[in-house]
Amino acid sequence: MIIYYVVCIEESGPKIEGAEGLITSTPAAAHVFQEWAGVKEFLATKTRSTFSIRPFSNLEDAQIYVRTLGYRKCASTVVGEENIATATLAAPCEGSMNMSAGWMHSQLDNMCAGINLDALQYNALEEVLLRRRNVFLSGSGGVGKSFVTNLIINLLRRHHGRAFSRKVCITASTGIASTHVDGTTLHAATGVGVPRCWDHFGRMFYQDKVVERRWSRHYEVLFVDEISMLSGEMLDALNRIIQKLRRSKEPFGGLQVVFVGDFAQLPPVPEDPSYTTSDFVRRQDWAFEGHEDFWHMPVISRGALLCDAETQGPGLERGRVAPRRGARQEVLFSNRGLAFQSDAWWDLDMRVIELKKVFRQDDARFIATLNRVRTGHTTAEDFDWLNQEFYHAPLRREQALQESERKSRERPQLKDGGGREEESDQKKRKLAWKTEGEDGHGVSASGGGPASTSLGEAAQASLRQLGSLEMTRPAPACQIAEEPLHLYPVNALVERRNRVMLDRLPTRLEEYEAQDFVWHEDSGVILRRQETAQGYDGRQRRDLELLLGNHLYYKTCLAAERVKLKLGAKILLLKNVDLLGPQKLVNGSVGMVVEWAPEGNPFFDQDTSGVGAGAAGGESEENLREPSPAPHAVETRPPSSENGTDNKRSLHCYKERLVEAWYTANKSRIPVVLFSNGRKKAIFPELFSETIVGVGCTCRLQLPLMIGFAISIHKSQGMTLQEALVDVERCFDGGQTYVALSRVGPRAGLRLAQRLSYSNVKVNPTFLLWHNLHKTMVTRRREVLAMLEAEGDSGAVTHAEGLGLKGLHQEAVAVLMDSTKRAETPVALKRAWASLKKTLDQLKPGKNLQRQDVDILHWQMLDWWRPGNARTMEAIYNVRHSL
Ligand SMILES: Nc1ncnc2c1ncn2[C@@H]1O[C@H](COP(=O)(O)OP(=O)(O)OP(=O)(O)O)[C@@H](O)[C@H]1O
Repeated sequence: MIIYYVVCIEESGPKIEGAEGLITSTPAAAHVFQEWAGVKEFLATKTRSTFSIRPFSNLEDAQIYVRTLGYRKCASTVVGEENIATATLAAPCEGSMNMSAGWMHSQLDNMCAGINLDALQYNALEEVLLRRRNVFLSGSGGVGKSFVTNLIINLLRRHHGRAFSRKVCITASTGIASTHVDGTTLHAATGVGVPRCWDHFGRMFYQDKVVERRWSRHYEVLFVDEISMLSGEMLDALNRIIQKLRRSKEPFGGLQVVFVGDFAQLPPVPEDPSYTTSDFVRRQDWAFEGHEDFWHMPVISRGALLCDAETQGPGLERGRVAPRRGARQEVLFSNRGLAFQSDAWWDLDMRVIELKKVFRQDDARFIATLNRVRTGHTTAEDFDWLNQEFYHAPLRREQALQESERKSRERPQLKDGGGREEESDQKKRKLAWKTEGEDGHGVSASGGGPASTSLGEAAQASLRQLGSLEMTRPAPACQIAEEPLHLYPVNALVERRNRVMLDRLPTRLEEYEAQDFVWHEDSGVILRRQETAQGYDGRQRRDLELLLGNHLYYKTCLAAERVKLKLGAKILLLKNVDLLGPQKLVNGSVGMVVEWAPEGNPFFDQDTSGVGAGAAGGESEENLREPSPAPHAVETRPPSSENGTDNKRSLHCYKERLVEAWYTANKSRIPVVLFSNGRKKAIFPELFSETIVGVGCTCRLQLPLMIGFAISIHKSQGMTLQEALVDVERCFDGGQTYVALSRVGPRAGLRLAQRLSYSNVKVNPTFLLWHNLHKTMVTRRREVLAMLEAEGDSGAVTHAEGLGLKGLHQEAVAVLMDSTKRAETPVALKRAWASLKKTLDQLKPGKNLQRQDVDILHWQMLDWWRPGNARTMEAIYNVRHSL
């Protein structure tokens, strides 16, 4: 019997089973290895390599194994025993970050025992980790995009160990999205911040050498989550600057790029040039020649003046502002377009993996309807079904009042710090759904303000006021608060509802003040936000000033500067507090403040899950920690340099001192929250920070809680909710309604605040272009593969499987053109060109045709291609090559 060996060589590959150098599964294989001249030769040139040899009893198994290895940058081959002496390796060994399939599988088994990955999810892991491809991971809401991304990131974390943060850059388009993948915003990671003009991207160069070094040398993979909210213009600008930094013409300087998101969801927030540039322009003391009344013009005219080529005046160009005299012109940055409209997107030649299986919802009809809302194909029956299922008109007011009175007698009791308790057990009861009054913002059933005499009554009264009108539908068993979370399209509505609801609670208000700091990475210096960088010199001072000046972070930080809480307040958790336990507490978990931890012991039992009120009251000794030492002021100067490693300590080493400072500033009691999964937990302050790469962090220590009677639909993107009441009346963006409706997992958890109609569902038209384009590309891919397979060319099929869509189609065009005689068809060519130009104009408004546009055209052209219609195909081909 012939034995076949799969020999694989990696440079600096993973340390499989702790071995370096030769790894063999049997002594016989070791012998073979030593005999093999090809490997010996290789050994002589490559010293930092890892080898593995695996024997197989038949060729097919060996070949399958090589395919699953999927290495891009290593050499692997199958050799029969008798050919060992003469065999050579198939590919040169290069590259530095390969992960073996075996290692990945064993880690996966450890990490997600009991979880079955969908085939496409698994494919995404392979493409990113084993084949090291650029990938766009897409799919509708709830298909597990973030879930898979987190898996990939965790595998990379294990693979790289301590080098992880140097090699892998994890980012998202927005702050809240970045918390879902434990990363930072792309703006922060690049050090670009919020750019106002194209020149600001140069910050990546001149800001700091460390940033420059990371981007130019260290990073190997870039993740960007919620790519739909990152503009094409941003992507183009970043691509260009990263290419410069890495001195490479490859897209993103050769970084492996993984984009994650769904273009049907929320698009980037466009910069209104009249607003966003006004500060910048004013700061620069610029004026518009011939338009001295610029600042007195109506907003709309100002916008037009900046954007519209038609109305440009002297000294003004489209998208440019002209300085008063002599100075340079700046190209304004307006955050335009979706990511796939950029040149960079098409250059990346990504593998598009569209996950299909929805995990968030399990109701087939609900999923199908949501899919139609996503693509704008909602039918009249869909609206009927949605309204019938999820919208329930409020009962008449009197009826509601009576019902509310009755319920209030049975409601769960809140335990105040004073220790008064009422008898009912919240978990055992089903509470009824509530909805808002006709004004849409809550009506008090009891009508009046709080007049309670005891806190127990106050709590009851407050709960009575949380909602007013009963819904006709029973609530899910786990529901703990009277009303579900409200999702609103605009912040003003969110704030109003949260304020009103909090004010209505008659319980005592507790306020928590955030502790804001900056931390300098190199020296370990921590400064309070109010301090200055006086006393520091040189670069340290410059860095500290940069960090202290990052006011934007403190304005946009998820955790408020002052958190206000009351007993009975619904809250939203803003951090992942426990990802491991059976009842996870994650960013987005909803709950209600039900009591305060006992005074004088800030380290009151942190986790009271599954324990009764007694334990929650802190009586169980094992639940108590040692009281902390007396809080003292935070050290604001560099730690003593006696120990040289002190400065290298991470920010988290200082957290304890910051926490003490927080307790000094806040005498309020620690809230205990009952979460919707039945878990009760005291919530302590957490560190919120934003990294300025290579410089340090701007940090805020604050309770990771926000009042959660309502949140904006934008904030809810990426969340999985158990229940929500959705108000889409004032939806203004494409995809907003879809995002809102698709947040809720259980069908019984979704409620509509008003009847839905066509006018409520907006779909971004550019997304539809993408959707159709992608569908066509997938079909073509299938057709080309089938065609190659029919021809019996297995080599071509394997080659085609390895290509991205762009590569595949280019190959297909080449193959077809070789086999078809060209015939010039001017009419068809003209017609094709006109249609393509129209589509292109929609995709890239106002842009002159560039090299990359030709590639987009290519896809558009293929849209018209049908196998068998070689003439059209030729016309398209000729258009492409005449450009
Ligand atoms: N293979 C799987 N097995 C079990 N649960 C899964 C699996 N994949 C995803 N999930 C669960 O499905 C839910 C939705 O996943 P996730 O939030 O990652 O979806 P998403 O595609 O990122 O959604 P969105 O686009 O709305 O942000 C989560 O609760 C997640 O834990």
